[in-house]
Amino acid sequence: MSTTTTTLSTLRELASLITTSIDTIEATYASHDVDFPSLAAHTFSPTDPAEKLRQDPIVSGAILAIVAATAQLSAEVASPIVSGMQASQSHFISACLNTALELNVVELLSEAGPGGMHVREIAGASNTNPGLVARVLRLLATHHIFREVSTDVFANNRISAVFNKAKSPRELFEKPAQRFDGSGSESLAALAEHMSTINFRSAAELTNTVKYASPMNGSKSKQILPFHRAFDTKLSFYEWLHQPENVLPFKRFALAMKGVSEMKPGDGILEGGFDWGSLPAGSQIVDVGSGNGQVSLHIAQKYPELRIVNQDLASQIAGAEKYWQQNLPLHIDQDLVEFQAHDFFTPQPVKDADIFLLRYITHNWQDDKVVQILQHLRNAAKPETRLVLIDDVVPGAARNSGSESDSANLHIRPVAPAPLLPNWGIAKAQTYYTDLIMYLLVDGVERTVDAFSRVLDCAGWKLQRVYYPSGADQSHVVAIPLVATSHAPATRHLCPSRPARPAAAGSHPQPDVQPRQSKTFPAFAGPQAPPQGSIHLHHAGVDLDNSRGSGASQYVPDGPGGMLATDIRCPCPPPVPRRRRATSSSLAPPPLSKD
Ligand SMILES: C[S@@+](CC[C@H](N)C(=O)[O-])C[C@H]1O[C@@H](n2cnc3c(N)ncnc32)[C@H](O)[C@@H]1O
Repeated sequence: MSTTTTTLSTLRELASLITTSIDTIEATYASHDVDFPSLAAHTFSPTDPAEKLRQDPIVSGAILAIVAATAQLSAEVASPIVSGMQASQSHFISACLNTALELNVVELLSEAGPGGMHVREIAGASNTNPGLVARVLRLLATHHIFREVSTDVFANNRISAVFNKAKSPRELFEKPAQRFDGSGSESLAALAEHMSTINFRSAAELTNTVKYASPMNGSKSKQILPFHRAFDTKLSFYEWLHQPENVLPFKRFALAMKGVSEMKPGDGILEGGFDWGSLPAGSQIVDVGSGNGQVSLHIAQKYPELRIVNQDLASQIAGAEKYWQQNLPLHIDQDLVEFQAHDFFTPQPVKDADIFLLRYITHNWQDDKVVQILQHLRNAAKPETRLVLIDDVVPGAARNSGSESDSANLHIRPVAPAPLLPNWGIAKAQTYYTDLIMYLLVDGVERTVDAFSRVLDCAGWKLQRVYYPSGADQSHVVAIPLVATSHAPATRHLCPSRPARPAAAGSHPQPDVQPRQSKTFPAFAGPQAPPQGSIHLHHAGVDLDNSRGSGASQYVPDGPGGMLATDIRCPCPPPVPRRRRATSSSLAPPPLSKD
């Protein structure tokens, strides 16, 4: 078959997937006697029945297929030059969106209604330049955010309306610093502003930071993050947020996090994942780093016979108690829930837990810190205790990504049908955005199954199963205590940033944690890269052979077969020894102050 025939058959398969998915949506909406929401609608409400029906598993599956297939179809048919150039300019969407949000365009257009408003009036409200505002809004309208009703007249559409701060334009212009004080209905606007300011500026520093990152995960020399460079600070992101001059970003971030939990509500953990209903009555769940305890509250609402301990820092835990008082006071009255101030980097006080539950904790920390947290839990665990980590689990973009997809049937991730990318392409790209956001701001990481397996193993836990609840991007990674034997200690101390202990006779071999000296540029070590050195583990059916250390890294000509991330040679010149400034500015890591 010629290449043309193959490509055309791929196009037809994608088109057919789109058509059948539209049929599915049409049938479901017809059976509910509801019209599919129109993009042209100038309002958005998540409680609108037409919007709610999007969450129906059949509809959401069809939507996923359409979004993935249309993006892939475009990539297949468009000129690669056009596609590449558009990708290189996508920062303008973020920049224009932030401009529109800070000029309160959504709220102005909300008052104007479906007929829209001329840019003279839009710009007049903030005393800005109408021509510039028109150019910004036109780029957004071209990407289906806002609608140009007639020349220079713009109206909200269903996408722009998502960002309505639910305040009058007058109030917003009079008290701009207070635009994120309020009911919380402005949380998606806060999230978008946070993304298109703090994350946007930090992302611009990604290249500088990646190019000069240490090849060792967890190495101290890589603590200068894109955020530090972008904001010219040595403070951690959270310390920076707490500075008096950053009150607005702080309030905005707090609301933005509320927006995130709205996108991923706590009750999403009840279906299709770890079976909370299988726990006997009276079982104790310790929600470690509980925040306000939203997740355990959903579990307790459905399974009121379970006992809950919420643990968080002293500054946070009172908020959790208040939240439970408001939402499930009965559990408090019946003495079925406790609130403990606890730092998870210190020994775990609850020794008889049935479940240690951690949602959105591990992605905040590099491997060495996660191992510390999990070791404290392991030390407090009974043989029957299970650890449930709820976080995104990052899939590869390749079909048959080896151990990721099939190790002993422990974690069968639903994959998209061919010819779609198995990870659903941009329809599920949020996991990869979040992964990089975690890096930009706090040196965190969303892990692959193998990366989870590795930190669990280091901390004395054994990966038992990974659940991928349908419709939720919150995977459940379940582990049981590794049992120490005379041949292998339960905790193996394999982490790259931990000092290697000399191997005792008969003990598990200890890794050489230092990278070997190499004349080639050290292997790329992204957040998912395995520890350097020569480690061979076979665990849970996953071959974690890491003997391809930097010393073994070979040049692999790129081509259809591709290169392994761990074998990619950095195109930069060979590195100068770390911690010594090179004289040539092109070789030196950029200083923290702007370069
Ligand atoms: C992203 S939030 C997740 C909250 C909650 N698990 C959820 O899913 O809604 C991270 C939580 O970890 C808590 N945290 C951070 N450092 C901690 C520490 N050293 N000990 C205990 N909790 C900590 C924070 O206060 C915050 O509530």
